[in-house]
Amino acid sequence: MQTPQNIGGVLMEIKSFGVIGAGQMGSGIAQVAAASGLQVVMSDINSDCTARGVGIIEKNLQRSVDKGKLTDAERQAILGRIKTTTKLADLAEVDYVVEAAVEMEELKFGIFRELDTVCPPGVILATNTSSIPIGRIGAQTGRPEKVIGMHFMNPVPVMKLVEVIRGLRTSDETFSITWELCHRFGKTPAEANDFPGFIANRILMPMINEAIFCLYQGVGKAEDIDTVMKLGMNHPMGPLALADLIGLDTCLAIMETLYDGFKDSKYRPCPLLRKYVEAGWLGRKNGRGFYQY
Ligand SMILES: CC(=O)CC(=O)SCCNC(=O)CCNC(=O)[C@H](O)C(C)(C)COP(=O)(O)OP(=O)(O)OC[C@H]1O[C@@H](n2cnc3c(N)ncnc32)[C@H](O)[C@@H]1OP(=O)(O)O
Ligand SMILES: NC(=O)C1=CN([C@@H]2O[C@H](COP(=O)(O)OP(=O)(O)OC[C@H]3O[C@@H](n4cnc5c(N)ncnc54)[C@H](OP(=O)(O)O)[C@@H]3O)[C@@H](O)[C@H]2O)C=CC1
Repeated sequence: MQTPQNIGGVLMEIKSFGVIGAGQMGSGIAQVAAASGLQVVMSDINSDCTARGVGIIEKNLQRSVDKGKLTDAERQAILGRIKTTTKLADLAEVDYVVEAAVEMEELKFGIFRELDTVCPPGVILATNTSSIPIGRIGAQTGRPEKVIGMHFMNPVPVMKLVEVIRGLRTSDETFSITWELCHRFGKTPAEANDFPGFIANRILMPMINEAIFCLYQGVGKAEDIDTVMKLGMNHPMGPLALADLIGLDTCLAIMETLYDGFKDSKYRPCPLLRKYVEAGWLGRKNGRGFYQY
């Protein structure tokens, strides 16, 4: 990928970074951004959520200290670069923003409309959406050329990949800056074009959905389905355990976006997935999904 010569200079000017949503993804993104030396402002709807996000980061960093991979001073320095807020207006000062709120289209649209009024016109507004087309989100703003997908993988501090997605109107400059920012975070970017689910979830989520169909139709028990994929295909986790890690609400939202976007029945969400989400079984994040935590 060709990087325009001025990108290095623009990148150096990015010193502060805003993250919206302090959940499992937002907290992970805030952690890697702060670890790369950026000043981070992490926002969520209330202080319980921001405190929970900071708690996740503290626990992750402490684990690295305990393993001798980070010094206590480095841990303190990273935490010292992270501020929290419950007001989107506090993102007015940051140089780059990533949105990682819940996977709901209307909610993300509202956030982007507000960000467009809060952030100076030159600021790139990225989204960590798992599946919602970037062009649709960009169209909510007066700066679609500065809207891009920056899709981290879970758990963010561990996974090397960031899928970078261009909307139809995303500029080359926005793309190059985002691409280089991934390197600065110690990640490897891969480029995807703007279709529902992009590359990662176009491939991963139908596999997870099919595993749920196997459970639903009694082809196998949860443990056996996961064992087949772990030991038979060398996947680090079975698909049902992975669904629990991702969040069953997020898995359902992604399947709905694929199904609505392509109007192809192969993407229909398994009724069992819907039933679990409706019953409030969301996976690891609230203690019950295909497994109990
Ligand atoms: C839905 C989307 O839009 C996109 C997505 O993200 S899809 C999901 C993509 N993610 C995956 O597929 C994850 C698949 N699973 C795995 O890769 C591994 O099971 C795993 C990395 C999660 C855990 O690995 P493991 O070897 O089983 O466990 P473990 O030895 O405890 O952990 C390995 C390392 O990860 C770290 N780790 C594990 N879970 C972590 C977490 N939640 N947060 C931070 N670090 C974590 C551990 O501390 C450990 O670090 P060190 O190497 O520094 O010691
Ligand atoms: N889970 C995964 O494996 C992956 C998820 N993603 C994507 O990342 C995004 C976040 O997912 P994830 O972190 O798992 O979800 P979580 O549910 O863990 O976190 C989402 C956070 O956003 C908060 N939130 C809700 N509404 C707003 C708002 N208006 N403004 C700011 N924050 C808000 C939620 O608060 P509250 O809890 O009060 O609702 C919660 O703290 C989604 O778009 C998802 O698709 C991308 C890659 C992987």
